[in-house]
Amino acid sequence: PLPDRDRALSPSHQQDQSVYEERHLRYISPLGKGNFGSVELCRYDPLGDNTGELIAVKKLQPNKQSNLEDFQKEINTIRSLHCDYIVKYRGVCYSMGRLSMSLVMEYLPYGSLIGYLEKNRQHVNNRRMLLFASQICKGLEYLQSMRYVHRDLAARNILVASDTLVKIADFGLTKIIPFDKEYYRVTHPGESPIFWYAPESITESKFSHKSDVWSFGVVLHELFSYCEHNRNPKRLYMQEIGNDMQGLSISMHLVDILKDNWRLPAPPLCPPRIYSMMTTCWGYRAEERPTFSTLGDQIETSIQD
Ligand SMILES: N#CCCn1cc(-c2nc(Nc3ccc(C4CCNCC4)cc3)nc3c2CCN3)cn1
Repeated sequence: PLPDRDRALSPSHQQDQSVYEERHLRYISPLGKGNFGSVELCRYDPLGDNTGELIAVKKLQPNKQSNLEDFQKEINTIRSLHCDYIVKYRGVCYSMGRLSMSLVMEYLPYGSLIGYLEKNRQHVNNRRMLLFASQICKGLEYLQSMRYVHRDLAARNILVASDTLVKIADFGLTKIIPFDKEYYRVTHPGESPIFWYAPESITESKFSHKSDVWSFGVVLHELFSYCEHNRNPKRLYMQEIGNDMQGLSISMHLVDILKDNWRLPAPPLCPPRIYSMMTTCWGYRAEERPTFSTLGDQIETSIQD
């Protein structure tokens, strides 16, 4: 086999690298917080001359045993996904000193959709939004073909690779649907992003491809709201709920207004056809909601017009 120095040089080694040595990892800056951990920008620089590649490294939150198991599941999940619209796994980095491990992924330079849209609002038009929506939809169709439910779809978990490419990230809550069932029931909801959740996920902790469809509708709403922070789903729902607080838990209030057919309002300037697409994703009963392939076709049709 090639000596270490030359191995580091060969392009194939660079690409299918799967174990990163901590001694060559150069910390650069924080990138964000995900489920169970934080993500940092690092340079993997085995030659020590700053020519190494930039990578995104997700570190596990310190010493919470249960999280290590979940973290290993997250690593196995992302390692099994090969799709242009899903953030790429690069490898793992073991730090024996702390008996912990980190997940190494491709670095997406433009960050999450939220920051990108807030910053680049003026030159992202509806066509570009529809391109992003169709890419997210294709990524979700792929996930569904692998029997995965993401369970944490939100603009904060969509990353921007370039002005014309976005990818789905953060598989910390992703579960595989058992072969003999249509849904996954979670035992420990944890701190759930209920404002992106379908009603059955809130009331029965049931998650399915159709609950991912509901969340995709909320991501469409964020997208066509340019991720404006004063129009984010949580704020819009709390404004509606706030008006009739009666001591019930927030999630029960949320389910009540959804039962009364209240839905997130159309974002300003949102094309009517796109808003109606969102509202089909928000069918109260899971079977009323479209599939990702139907949604994909509708988005492609809108792009042609
Ligand atoms: N998903 C999820 C939640 C967890 N999370 C994942 C990442 C992540 N970020 C990037 N890239 C990235 C992130 C931020 C910026 C800037 C934005 C302006 N302000 C300063 C920071 C720039 C580029 N690339 C990644 C990842 C994972 C794989 N590749 C960040 N948080």
